[in-house]
Amino acid sequence: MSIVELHNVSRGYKNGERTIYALKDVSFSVESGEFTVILGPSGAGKSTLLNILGGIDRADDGSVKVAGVEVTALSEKELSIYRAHRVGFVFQFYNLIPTLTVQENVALMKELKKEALPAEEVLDKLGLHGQGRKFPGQLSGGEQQRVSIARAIAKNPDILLCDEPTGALDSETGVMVLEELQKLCREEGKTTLIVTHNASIAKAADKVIRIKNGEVRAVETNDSPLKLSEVEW
Ligand SMILES: Nc1ncnc2c1ncn2[C@@H]1O[C@H](COP(=O)(O)OP(=O)(O)OP(=O)(O)O)[C@@H](O)[C@H]1O
Repeated sequence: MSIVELHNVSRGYKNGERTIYALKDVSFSVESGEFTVILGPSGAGKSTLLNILGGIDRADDGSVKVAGVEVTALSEKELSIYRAHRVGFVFQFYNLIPTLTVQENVALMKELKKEALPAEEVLDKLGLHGQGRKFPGQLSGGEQQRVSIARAIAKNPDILLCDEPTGALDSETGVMVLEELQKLCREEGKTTLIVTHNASIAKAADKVIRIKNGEVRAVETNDSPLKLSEVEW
């Protein structure tokens, strides 16, 4: 079953008289539980695409369906609930609140969605047992990114959207974070979309969406994806 369906999605930005299209007629679908990688050079439109899927930005044209919800038809208030309840976000620079402990950062999700999972439970799942009382600044980059993944999955979202999740990490730590994401996807069937520059990860993905200049150039499905530990980096 497709959990994500995009049809002819466009998003342009006005630059004087001209409109620059970050996305042009983008169409693809993602099946439930797929580990999907969105690859493309800088400026290709990857972040714009993820932001539209996550309800942070709006498409000008086209249809965006996530878990049965037509996102383009939502009011501002509905979009806010959509972001809070259905989407887990992981960003390049973690975006943790530095004055809250690790546990408090994750527990904050209860304010957005009352059914959010207990912070300790998701922190344990991400291998962060016993780290809850620390502040983000007392953790390594890789650990902070695992906290941000714990925060994202605490909401038990329909989709997990990760924008360059390894961009601020050294390659070894980056691979460990990706392994964590792949494990969650495999073990919990969590549909995961990862934006990256790193083409090596393609071999570990169920689906690879290649975009350039705002257009989908290829959608590849991989029948026998490798484990991330088997990928040569
Ligand atoms: N708010 C905005 N206003 C004007 N132009 C924008 C805006 N956001 C994005 N763009 C333009 O849209 C295009 C796609 O940007 P986007 O950030 O989606 O690319 P990207 O593939 O994520 O790039 P990177 O890998 O460098 O982050 C770029 O040309 C960018 O300058």
